[in-house]
Amino acid sequence: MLAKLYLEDGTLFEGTSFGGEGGQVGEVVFNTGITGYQEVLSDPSYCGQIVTMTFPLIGNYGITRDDFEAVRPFVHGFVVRRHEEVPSNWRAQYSLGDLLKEYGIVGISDIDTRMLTRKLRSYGTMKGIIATGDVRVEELRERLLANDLLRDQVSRVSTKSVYNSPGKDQRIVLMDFGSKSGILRDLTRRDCDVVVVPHDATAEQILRLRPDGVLLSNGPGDPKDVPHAVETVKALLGKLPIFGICLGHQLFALACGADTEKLKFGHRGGNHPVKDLESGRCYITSQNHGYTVKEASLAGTGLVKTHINNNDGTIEGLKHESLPAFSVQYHPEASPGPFDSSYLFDDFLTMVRKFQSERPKTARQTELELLARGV
Ligand SMILES: NC(=O)CC[C@H](N)C(=O)O
Repeated sequence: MLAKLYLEDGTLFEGTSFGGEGGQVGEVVFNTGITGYQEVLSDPSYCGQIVTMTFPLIGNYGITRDDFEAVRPFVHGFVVRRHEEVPSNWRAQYSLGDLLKEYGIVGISDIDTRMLTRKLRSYGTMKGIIATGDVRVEELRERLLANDLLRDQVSRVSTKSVYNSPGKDQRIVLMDFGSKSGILRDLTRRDCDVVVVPHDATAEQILRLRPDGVLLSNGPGDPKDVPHAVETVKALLGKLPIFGICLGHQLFALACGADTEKLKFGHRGGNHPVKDLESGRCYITSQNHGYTVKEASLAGTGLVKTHINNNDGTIEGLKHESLPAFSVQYHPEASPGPFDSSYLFDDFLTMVRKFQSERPKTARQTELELLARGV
């Protein structure tokens, strides 16, 4: 069956449908990963986006449930050069086309993804509509104009209730803004007792769980769409060690008084070079973001830039100069992508231990000071 992709600048792509039927509007973005299409499709941070893969052969290793980053995919459409219908992989349980059909997500193949990507690089990410069947261009244009891009996607993908992933070591509250499973995997691998809370959990609710640290997850959309989460992070700063990942990094920056802005076409792929400004080392990182923290907004916030992207110099890591809190714009949990940055989870847990060992001392000092003042 015929399928079409129509962009807001008037470009029309015609290809072959290989997924669900119907049509959806979304922000058209590109990912440069050579592998990892399952993790991309199931990463909740892509909620509301139509994703095109720049690698030309997609679907060849099929779909394996264990490689998912969430229970279900949230993308609004999937665009590829060539879709391989018959997977060749002993782990595969079914095909990419079957997955898209199951969730009613339109997939389109036989598209000049190089041309599409060059357009997105030149003009920035665009609103687009993907639809199956021989729909007239006028109708596509009308539907594109009649439908806004999603806002506040976090509330769609975040958990609705608190749940526990038990472990015997530190208790970490994971604020779920659309968390990838990889983050939970990395914490449980380190025997953390993880309590996952929804995006709108308050600081009091979190503190009542008596955690040793808080991890702010990745998530879709504009960080300014979740002001309540910024308030929560603000209230937790200094009370508990905090580690922010991607959207979590942006929320941490906003909570400290910095600002965020949209990038022209974002960073999505498995090989973004990031420089650690302290050690001078370069790490190859997995990324998926369209927003960034504004460099000029850091002044007076207490935030220190720790990492930058070697391609465009944008901020990739921050830490607070005096409070136990740091964040990265990329994905230390990989999934997909290199594991080079998984040490950041160890750094976080070291920070948590240090905070614990220093906390009684601080409390005792306060007691002694009060005694000395005769209070
Ligand atoms: N993966 C993420 O957490 C993405 C963060 C945010 N939605 C952005 O696009 O910048």
